[in-house]
Amino acid sequence: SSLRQTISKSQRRGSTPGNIDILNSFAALTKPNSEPPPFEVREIPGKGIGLIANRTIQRGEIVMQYTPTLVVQLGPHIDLPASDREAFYQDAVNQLPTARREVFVAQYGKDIYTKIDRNAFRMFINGQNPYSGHLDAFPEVSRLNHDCRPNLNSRIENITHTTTAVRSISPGEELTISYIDGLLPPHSRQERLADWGFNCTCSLCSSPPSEVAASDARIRAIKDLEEELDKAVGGGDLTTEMGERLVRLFKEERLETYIGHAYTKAALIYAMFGVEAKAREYAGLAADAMAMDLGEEAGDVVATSMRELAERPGQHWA
Ligand SMILES: C[S@@+](CC[C@H](N)C(=O)[O-])C[C@H]1O[C@@H](n2cnc3c(N)ncnc32)[C@H](O)[C@@H]1O
Repeated sequence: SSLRQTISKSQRRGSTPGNIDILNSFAALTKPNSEPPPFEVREIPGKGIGLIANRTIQRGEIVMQYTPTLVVQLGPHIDLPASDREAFYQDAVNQLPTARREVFVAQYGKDIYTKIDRNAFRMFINGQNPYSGHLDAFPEVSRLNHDCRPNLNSRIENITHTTTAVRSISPGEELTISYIDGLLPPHSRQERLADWGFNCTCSLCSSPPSEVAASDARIRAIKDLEEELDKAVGGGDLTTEMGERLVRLFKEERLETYIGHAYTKAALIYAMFGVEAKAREYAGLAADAMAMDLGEEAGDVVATSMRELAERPGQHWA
């Protein structure tokens, strides 16, 4: 009960005063969402509700952007007895404006803890600081089901959640994100998703065993090739074909959400060989893919390096 009192006093607003100052200092980056939205909410067999595209969505199009409805600090609450924890979360939910509360409560999950646990996104607001981990509830985003080969990328920048189409999406296709690392082999993906409490019935996991095995083989080939590439950079075995092969494997495996890494490697290899046109082409594709992943303005070292390589190849270190 003393832990509950401490939490109630200092964290009625979901986190410590210092963290709340950090959260309040973040600019919201949202633009108004398209009206009507490019999707409909529908019942999906075996998955509960989900979102279905109602028109063609172009690659790179932002599908939705939201700031969180509720933010709770990770950690302290987990140690509370379940009933105290639920009361604490209920207190937070009661403070929401009515319209937001209704959207929050409509989410999947039997109680508030489950709604947060099964739907919220993790966010670290203050680097590696042990108290920086938070769970952010974005109820509209949480209607997106998981797919091991998703058609949307999802990112949190400052305090804004953005989902972007990573390939062109046809009307009638389900919109999906990945809840886990898509480069894991099938059995590890299933294990992780079982921790979430469901058996994945996505397009890849429900395809015939021969296709699942082919996907597994491609993931192994990607890992082997990446290792081979790392070794080859220092020695004399590097070829531009290795970069092309890596890009091909990511495309064949429909891993568009991660393809920025493959484009980056291909661009650097071409630059090292002095093949300027190809280096520029792949660096441009890498910068474009990373903008979807990290945001246009991201000061990420690799993204900046790719923008520089695309614009001024002669001045790039590679
Ligand atoms: C964040 S919610 C997604 C929206 C949810 N379908 C609903 O009805 O609100 C996550 C839950 O959706 C279901 N789900 C998501 N992706 C799935 C998938 N690939 N296969 C089966 N069930 C899935 C699981 O029940 C999971 O716990």
